[in-house]
Formats: sequence, C-alpha cells, structure tokens
Amino acid sequence: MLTLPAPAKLNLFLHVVGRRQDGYHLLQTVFRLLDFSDELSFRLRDDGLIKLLTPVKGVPENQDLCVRAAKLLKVSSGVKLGVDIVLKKKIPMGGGLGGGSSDAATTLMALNQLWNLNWKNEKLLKLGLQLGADVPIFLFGQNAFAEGIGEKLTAVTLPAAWYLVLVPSVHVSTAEIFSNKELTRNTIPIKIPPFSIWQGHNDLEPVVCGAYPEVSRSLEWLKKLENTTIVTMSGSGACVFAEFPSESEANAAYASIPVEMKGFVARGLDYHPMCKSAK
Ligand SMILES: C[C@](O)(CO)[C@H](O)COP(=O)(O)OP(=O)(O)OC[C@H]1O[C@@H](n2ccc(N)nc2=O)[C@H](O)[C@@H]1O
Ligand SMILES: Nc1ncnc2c1ncn2[C@@H]1O[C@H](COP(=O)(O)OP(=O)(O)OP(=O)(O)O)[C@@H](O)[C@H]1O
Repeated sequence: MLTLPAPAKLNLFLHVVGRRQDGYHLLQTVFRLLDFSDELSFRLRDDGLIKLLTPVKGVPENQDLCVRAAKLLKVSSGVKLGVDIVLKKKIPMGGGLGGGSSDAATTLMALNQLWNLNWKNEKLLKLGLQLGADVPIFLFGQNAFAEGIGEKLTAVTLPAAWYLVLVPSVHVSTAEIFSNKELTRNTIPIKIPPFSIWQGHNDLEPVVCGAYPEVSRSLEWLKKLENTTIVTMSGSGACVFAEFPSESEANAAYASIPVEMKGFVARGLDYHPMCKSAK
C-alpha cells in the first residue's frame, strides 16, 4: 500500500476579474496550502479495475474525484493496470478547502508513480485542470498566486501563519455561487507579485453570506478576534478563517469558539507535503 496525504487549501483572497465565454470566471487568488489533510492509500491491481474501497457518503463511486482522476489518467495514458483506493476524509466537503480537488491531485501523482508512467508535472497539471479549477494548485505543490480560472500559477513565499478555520454546517455549491446574479465580476486586476495579501477580499463572500446566515455569523465572530492578520471566506465557502502570526494566538482563539460553532487550527505550509522541497 502506498499511503499519501492530500492537503487542504485556503484562498487568502479571491477576486473575480471577468468571465470567459464558456461561463467560467476569471479569478485572481492566492492559494495557501494547509497542514490539514485527507489520507489516501493505493494498491496496484493488475486486472485494470479502479475501485474506491471507502465510498464517501453522498458521492456515487464513479463521481468521486479520486476515481475520476484515476479513470482519466488510465484512458489518457493507455495503461492496462488498475488500483484499489482507500480514502480517509478529514477535509470538510463543499467547504471551499479544495478537498475533492486535492484528493484528485494526490491520486494523479500516486498513479503516475505506481503505474510507472513518468509523466512530467506539466502534463499532469493539464490533465488535472479537466477535473476542476482547483486541481492544478495541488499538483503545482507550493503556495501560489493564481490567475485564469486558477491554472496560471506563480509561486509566492508567504509568512509563517496559523489559521483558525470555522466550518459552518451548510453545504455551498460552487456552481450556484458563481451563477448568482448579485456576484460582482469586475474587480480591477492587480499586478502579479509584489502585491499585498492583506489588501485583498473575496468577491464570493457577500453572495454566500446573503444566502447562508450561518456563514455570515461565523465571519462576524472571527472579525471580533484580536491579533488577526486576515479574516475572510475561503473559495466559495462555506468555511471562513482567521490568520494569526503565531500558533498560540490561533489556539487561544480556538479555545474561545462558541459551542454551536465547529472548527480547527492548522499551520500554513510552504509546500505540498508530497513535494521534495517540503522534506
Ligand atoms: C472557488 C475556487 O475554489 C477558488 O479556488 C475554485 O475556483 C473552484 O474550483 P473547483 O471547485 O475545482 O470548481 P470546478 O469543479 O472547476 O467548477 C465548479 C463550477 O463552478 C463554476 N466556476 C468554477 C471556477 C471558475 N473559475 N469559474 C466558475 O464559474 C462553474 O460553474 C463550474 O461548473
Ligand atoms: N473525494 C471527494 N472528496 C470530497 N468531495 C468530493 C469528492 N469527490 C467528489 N466530490 C464532490 O465534490 C463536491 C465538492 O467537494 P470539495 O470538498 O472539493 O468542495 P470544495 O472544498 O468546496 O471545493 P473547492 O474549494 O474546490 O470549490 C462535493 O460536494 C462532492 O459532491
């Protein structure tokens, strides 16, 4: 068994700067990888079948992003092998933390190894984008400024930081938020680095807060905390987070969350845990 992590991400800001003709939105965002991961295990099969031994509740096996990733790589590479996958989910689903996309990226990297394909990272990145706009960042393997629909990536160095992430108990559909009439799509594009991560905002946040009062309440609660450097929503929500310069400040804030709120503290990473540079 090959066991590997699939980390979560945060969008430190998320600007919607336009819309493509196919309806996809042009974004500018900074992705930060988190020390908070799903765990995937892979066992080679020589009968060519792709099996998820631990189906996720509510997600049919053939729609699970790791199964879709494995099937796409199998068809694209023409390999005759298969795989058994065991997925231990920890990242909240539909939370804006990119869990499904990260599972897909880890699957692509694992099978590239297990099936001896030796595909270059760039080729995997292109394939990954077919599965979702958030897949490329996990294959890129380090914090990045992203443009386009999330696939034009420039590495960025971010300060050490800890995050208190609140997980409202609502599921937000990314497609629904992007298609909302109230969404503004005209934030003025910023120049590629240098820029300040602290001066950004998330254009999807007012739309999600309008539709889901629990997200709004969680955000308001975070905004009252002291010593935060960023307070915003990640991706299309529902998760919201506060950034702190130290672990003790993040833990102190976590200790004070009201009983009805759920969350966790995680350290910001510099690299994906599967990246050589991370070791
Ligand atoms: C909001 C973010 O999480 C920010 O990182 C991503 O842009 C979303 O990435 P994702 O979850 O991988 O999204 P996808 O599975 O590619 O797209 C889901 C749906 O969201 C909408 N969508 C997504 C990304 C984008 N740049 N513009 C869009 O309009 C499209 O309607 C699409 O059908
Ligand atoms: N392995 C998987 N893990 C989580 N969700 C999956 C998986 N495979 C498919 N899905 C589907 O994808 C949807 C979005 O999942 P995910 O947890 O990646 O959302 P998200 O964090 O909001 O994504 P993003 O930040 O990329 O918008 C889920 O509601 C689920 O139906």
